[in-house]
Amino acid sequence: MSERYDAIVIGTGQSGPALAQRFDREGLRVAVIERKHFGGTCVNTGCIPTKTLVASARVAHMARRAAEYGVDLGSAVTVDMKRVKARKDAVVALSRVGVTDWMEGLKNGRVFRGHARFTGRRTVRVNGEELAADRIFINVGGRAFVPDIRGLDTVPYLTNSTTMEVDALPEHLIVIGGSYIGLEFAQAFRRFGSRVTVVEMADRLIPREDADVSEAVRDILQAEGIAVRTGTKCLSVSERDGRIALGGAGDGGKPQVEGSHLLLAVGRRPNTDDLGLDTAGVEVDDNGFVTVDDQCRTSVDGIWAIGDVNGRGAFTHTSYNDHEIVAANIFDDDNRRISDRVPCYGLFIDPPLGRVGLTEREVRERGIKALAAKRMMTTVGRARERGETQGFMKVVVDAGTKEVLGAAILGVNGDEAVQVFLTAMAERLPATSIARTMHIHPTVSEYLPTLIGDLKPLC
Ligand SMILES: Cc1cc2nc3c(=O)[nH]c(=O)nc-3n(C[C@H](O)[C@H](O)[C@H](O)COP(=O)(O)OP(=O)(O)OC[C@H]3O[C@@H](n4cnc5c(N)ncnc54)[C@H](O)[C@@H]3O)c2cc1C
Ligand SMILES: NC(=O)c1ccc[n+]([C@@H]2O[C@H](COP(=O)([O-])OP(=O)(O)OC[C@H]3O[C@@H](n4cnc5c(N)ncnc54)[C@H](O)[C@@H]3O)[C@@H](O)[C@H]2O)c1
Repeated sequence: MSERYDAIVIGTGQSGPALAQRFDREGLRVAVIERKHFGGTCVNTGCIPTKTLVASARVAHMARRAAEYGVDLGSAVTVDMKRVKARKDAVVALSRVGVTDWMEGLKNGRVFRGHARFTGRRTVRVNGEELAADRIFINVGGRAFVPDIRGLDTVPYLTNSTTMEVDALPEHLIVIGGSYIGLEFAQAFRRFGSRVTVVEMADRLIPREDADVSEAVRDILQAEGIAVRTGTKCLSVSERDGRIALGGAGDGGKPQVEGSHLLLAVGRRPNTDDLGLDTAGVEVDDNGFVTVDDQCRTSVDGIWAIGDVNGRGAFTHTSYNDHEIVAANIFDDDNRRISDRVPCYGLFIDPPLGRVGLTEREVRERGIKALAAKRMMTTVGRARERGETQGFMKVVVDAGTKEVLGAAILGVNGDEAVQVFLTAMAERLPATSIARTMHIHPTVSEYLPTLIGDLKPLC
């Protein structure tokens, strides 16, 4: 006999808990199932711990630069990785306990700690118990992708999850993958004191971005002593005298890289292979992501997929937004959709990259008649005061409607300042609405009206 609920939430990532709370507030019975740590990737092995490490790394970096600001520290800067990890663990614990208490405190909820698996279209088994509900939400997220590289089973390697357990400084960290995960870790470990080499198979770092963004990011990282090998696909790894050696193709046949530690940062895979989705009849795509419509509904009526698992976003904010879309449609008679959202994200190297909307390349590829402007951070007062003038800001605007199509700010506070564009984009306001708005001095955002004033046809 199965136990009946109004809703079952599988996984406590960045959308499941908020949706469970909404059911609870509506006075409906909800079962919440989590097989590992409450809060999922973001809280335990993703955003929060990486940004905590990035914060420690920034302190080390700025301490080394202290004399430039007229501050004497008296001795060489050293980093105690055990204390760095302890600080990270404490910050993670706050959030993990917060989510756990939140779910356990639901008035109409029951928490199950175990692996959930579908046994039918309306039923799920966990710890030998069968639960039934007419509404089931899949928020199972993903895990690090481990590629089929020759010899990988013969050497130790790190992923974003196991890197969280590192409490001693790697002598030489090799990072495979020069995108979000790879670059955030690469810079943090370099600042902690490791030698770092990034190996990226594309011809430039963060290949989704515009070439000028990739180039500037490479300059920032190389200036800190990070070795960058682009156009180099890692094809094999092997152990050589207790060290890890990479065999690659590309980069003009340069010698192989050899290091003490290896970090895989080559993308993520959805946690759908052990969920019994075929039993329920839920369709997945070729990469295992659950296929959903514009409102997160799967191919089976009464089953939704929210967060990274639906392949429609890979960020904490896209996962949270999925919950808002689903809740609005179920409870509020509000027809919210995935396609309503303006794409946005940050790359949290230091200085960070903030990105909204289309890249310049995408605008060109779509043949949109556009205006563009670019301003170097060396001209921004806030950046000069802080002695952090790397990077630039740029914006692309539709030549006809003057709506903002996309923007990038690589530079100090770029992750915050770029969000000035978001509301204008969501509300389809012309860029002149930003240009005519008074901004606070001295900030990075106050330069956005000047940037917009510089718009010229995109050739
Ligand atoms: C290193 C790293 C850094 C990141 N930094 C950022 C960042 O700065 N900003 C940003 O926006 N995004 C970042 N992300 C991405 C972000 O972490 C994810 O997009 C976000 O966590 C959304 O995940 P989710 O809601 O889909 O599920 P997840 O957070 O992945 O949670 C899924 C949960 O489901 C559980 N689960 C899985 N299968 C089952 C099952 N069968 N039964 C029961 N429970 C199950 C898992 O244990 C897990 O707790 C980062 C990711 C990584 C890896
Ligand atoms: N700041 C953030 O918001 C943030 C931070 C970290 C992670 N994330 C999320 O995590 C997801 C995964 O990030 P990621 O950086 O692991 O994946 P990714 O897909 O963004 O990048 C993987 C990189 O590895 C390269 N690569 C793949 N195989 C290779 C090989 N054999 N040799 C050399 N290079 C190889 C690819 O060309 C690519 O540039 C992202 O999609 C993102 O949504 C977000």
